[in-house]
Amino acid sequence: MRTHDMPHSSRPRRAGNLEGMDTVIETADLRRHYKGFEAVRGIDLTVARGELFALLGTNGAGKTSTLEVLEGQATPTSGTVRVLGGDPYRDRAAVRPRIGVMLQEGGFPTELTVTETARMWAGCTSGARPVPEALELTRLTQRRAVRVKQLSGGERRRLDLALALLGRPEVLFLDEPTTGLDAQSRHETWELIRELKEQGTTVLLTTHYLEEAEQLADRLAIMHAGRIATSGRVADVVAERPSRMSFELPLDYFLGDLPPLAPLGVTRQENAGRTVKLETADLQRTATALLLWARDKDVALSGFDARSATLEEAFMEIAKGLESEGTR
Ligand SMILES: Nc1ncnc2c1ncn2[C@@H]1O[C@H](COP(=O)(O)OP(=O)(O)OP(=O)(O)O)[C@@H](O)[C@H]1O
Repeated sequence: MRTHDMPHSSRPRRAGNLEGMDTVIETADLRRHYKGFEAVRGIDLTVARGELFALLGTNGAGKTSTLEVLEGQATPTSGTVRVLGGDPYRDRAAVRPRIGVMLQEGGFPTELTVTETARMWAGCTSGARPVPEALELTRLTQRRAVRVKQLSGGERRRLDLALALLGRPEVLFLDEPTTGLDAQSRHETWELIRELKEQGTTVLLTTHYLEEAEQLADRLAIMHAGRIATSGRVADVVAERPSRMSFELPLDYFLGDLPPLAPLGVTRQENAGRTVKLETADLQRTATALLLWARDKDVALSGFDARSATLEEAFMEIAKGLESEGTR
């Protein structure tokens, strides 16, 4: 089943294999073909112990196809993959007991109750966490006597997560863990994922919720058409995108009266009537110069608004840009 494990704390901490860094997930030029279609087109990933890494991407980008290889459910067509120092497919007997997998669709017998299902899973897991503890962690205690078929979609996702946690995994793979959850359940799941991370669990998750990645991820990668379009810390990915500013030009002033914009990092400018909209690579410098200019002239820049790019904007630009390049 998904996790067969011994208690987390009693396991020796193995070093990863990258120059002193405790790397637990590593791929190099990972590719996966399906009968003539290349779904994953050369992925290089490194995830350190204790990190939370989010894999984002457009529909059909190849996230699940990548995850299945990392989980040892499929072999790559070419390239290498190491999880906890081993090949997750060929060294399954060694790797599998130390990882937890939450699938997109659980697929377990629905006539059983929540507790019966978890007990069945625990029976296949050495050193399993007590079932009540796993149900408490995933806020399913109140629903323990309910048949699985009577659970809501969100409760089933939480049961999937409870089962993945039974083996106290060192590395947890979560494929869209909060899809179908309402806002409150989603926030509760985030809390739980944070707790697991604080306890030292390495987490790799896929998600369509950019806020989820912003809230949880130490680092992320945005996939599109089988490739990683960009990766890094949320702040780094966002910093690659221009910030935006807008304000009203004061009466009796013209655009040409403003300080020269290009040397301030402004890359784009648009005016509609007296409204000025700018894109800048250096928000602080541009904003400071314009506010100092307004103070010197003793005028107000009414409607002044300045903000960094969001992850959503970065995502949309990447998806749009790569589509127009015709990468598929
Ligand atoms: N068994 C298969 N046979 C052929 N093509 C497949 C198979 N499984 C997936 N694909 C294709 O491979 C591509 C990547 O699919 P994958 O499920 O990995 O993407 P994803 O990023 O997880 O997508 P989503 O966000 O929509 O879940 C898609 O174009 C999909 O149609």
